[in-house]
Amino acid sequence: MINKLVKKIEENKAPIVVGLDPMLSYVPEFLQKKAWEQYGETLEGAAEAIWQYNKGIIDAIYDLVPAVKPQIAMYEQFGIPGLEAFKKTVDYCKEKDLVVIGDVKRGDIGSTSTAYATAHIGKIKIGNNSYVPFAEDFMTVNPYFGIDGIKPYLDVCKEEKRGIFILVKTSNPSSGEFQDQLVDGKPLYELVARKVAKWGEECMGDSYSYVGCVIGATYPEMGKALREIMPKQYILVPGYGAQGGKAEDLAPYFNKDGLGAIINSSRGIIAAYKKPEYAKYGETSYADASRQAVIDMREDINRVLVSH
Ligand SMILES: O=C(O)c1cc(=O)[nH]c(=O)n1[C@@H]1O[C@H](COP(=O)(O)O)[C@@H](O)[C@H]1O
Repeated sequence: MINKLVKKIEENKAPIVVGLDPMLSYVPEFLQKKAWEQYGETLEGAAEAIWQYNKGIIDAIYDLVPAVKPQIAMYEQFGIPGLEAFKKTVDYCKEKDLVVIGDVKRGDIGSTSTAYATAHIGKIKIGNNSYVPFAEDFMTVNPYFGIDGIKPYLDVCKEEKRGIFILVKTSNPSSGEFQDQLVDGKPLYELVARKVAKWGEECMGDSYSYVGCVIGATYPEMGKALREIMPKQYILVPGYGAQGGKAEDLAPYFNKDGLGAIINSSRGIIAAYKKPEYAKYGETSYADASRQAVIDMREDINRVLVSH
C-alpha cells in the first residue's frame, strides 16, 4: 500500500491528505435539515448528516489528492450510527481509489493490539468465512507500549500489505510534556524515531517503508532532525493550517527526491466554506470551497518543494 500511496502522490503532484473530521457544526444547514426530516434529531440523523457532508467533499476532491484520513473520534461521538458513517466513508473513498489512513491512534498490550490491527487493517476469520472489518489501508498507532504493543501491527502489515503511522512527535502544544523529556541526554521522541526506523527496516516497499511516522507541522526544527533519523519513513504531517503550521516550514520534512512526507489538513479543507477567503461559495457550494482549498494548499506546498 505504501507503493500505491507514493505512486498516487507523484501522479497527483500533491503530497496532501484531506482529513475527514466532520463536526456537526461544519455541516451546512440544508444537509442537517434533510437528515432531521429523515431521522429526526437523533444519532442516526447526525450520522446521516455527516455522511452526506463527507460524500459531497469526497466527490469534489477525489481526483486531486492521493489520500484521506478519517479521524474515528469524530464518528464515535455519534455512537453506533456514527461508526456506520465511518465505515461508509472508508468504503466510498476506496471506491474512488483513494488511499485511506484510518486515524484511530491505537496501542495496547500485544493481544489487544492484535485485535485493533485485525479490526482496522486486517481480516477476521469466523468459522469458514473471512471478513475485512473496517478495511483502511493504513492506521495510526501509539508506541507507548513498546515493541510487544507494536509487533501485532507489523505482523498484520506484512501479511496484508498495509501500513501504519507511528506517533513520534505530535503537533499539539503540550506534546513536549512527555515527548521532549531527555532519556540518556536525548529527547524521548528521538528515541522513538530510532525505534521506528529500525522496525521499518523489515517492512520495506519499493523505496519507502510501510511503517511510517507522525510528526507535527508545528515543530519544524524537530521535523528536520527526525527526517535524517528516519530516511525511509513516510512522515504524516498534521498541524498545517488550522493549528498554525506553515508551508515555509515544511520543506525539511521531505527527502531530496521530493517525497517522504504527506501533509494533512482537516478543518482547513472540509470547513473551508466558513473561512472569509472562500465565503463566496456559500453553504450550498461548500464542496466547491473544499476543492478550491485543496488546489490552493497544493500550490502552497509545491511552491516550497520546488525551492527545496
Ligand atoms: O495522527 C494525527 O493525525 C494527528 C497527530 C498529531 O500530532 N496532531 C494532529 O492534529 N493529528 C490529527 O490531525 C488532524 C488535524 O486536524 P486539523 O487541525 O483540523 O487540520 C486531526 O484529525 C488530529 O487528530
